[in-house]
Amino acid sequence: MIDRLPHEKGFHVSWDQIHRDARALAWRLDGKGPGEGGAWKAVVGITRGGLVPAMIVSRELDIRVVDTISVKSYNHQAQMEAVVTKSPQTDLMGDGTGILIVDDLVDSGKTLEMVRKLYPKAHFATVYAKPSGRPQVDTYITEVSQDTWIFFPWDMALQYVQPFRGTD
Ligand SMILES: O=P(O)(O)OC[C@H]1O[C@H](OP(=O)(O)OP(=O)(O)O)[C@H](O)[C@@H]1O
Ligand code: HPA
Ligand SMILES: [Mg+2]
Repeated sequence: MIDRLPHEKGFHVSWDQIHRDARALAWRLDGKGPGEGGAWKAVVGITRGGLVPAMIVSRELDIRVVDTISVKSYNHQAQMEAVVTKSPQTDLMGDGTGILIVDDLVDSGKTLEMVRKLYPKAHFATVYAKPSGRPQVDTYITEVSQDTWIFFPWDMALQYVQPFRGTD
């Protein structure tokens, strides 16, 4: 995982916003598949962050075949290496033709790069994208700068904040 500490900026995403942005992603992908009438064969979510947008996209596009791929990033002597720890169904995937592979975001692009090697004909879609990862993604909704850390609602909690004008 990339360290969030050196990032200059934070982009805080609420449940409402990820829902809206994932819907926008679905609408952009609607009818763009290689099947009859632009149909997609299946949605594959990259665990874990990709499962939320994968669910929303499959719901919007009425795609009932949904699978998952798990990718773990290991840091060996500062060289990031991504390894698949759970594969989607082999007979479903083939070379990826007609498969919509969904993740919450692309950052360095390492995760998508390794999945793309396995399924070169798949379509890769993320809700958010940073510049370094953009070449790896076919469709995305919102771009943020490389020095921005995206905070997702499943990693956050509501908490008290001091008023702007403090009282003592
Ligand atoms: O483009 P990259 O630099 O590879 O980074 C993007 C990936 O990193 C995050 O997942 P993470 O590996 O932290 O796991 P998680 O989804 O289980 O939280 C995010 O959900 C993407 O999958
Ligand atoms: O900006 C980010 N936010 C959350 N998880 C991430 N994993 C890589 N980059 C990010
Ligand atoms: Mg992830």
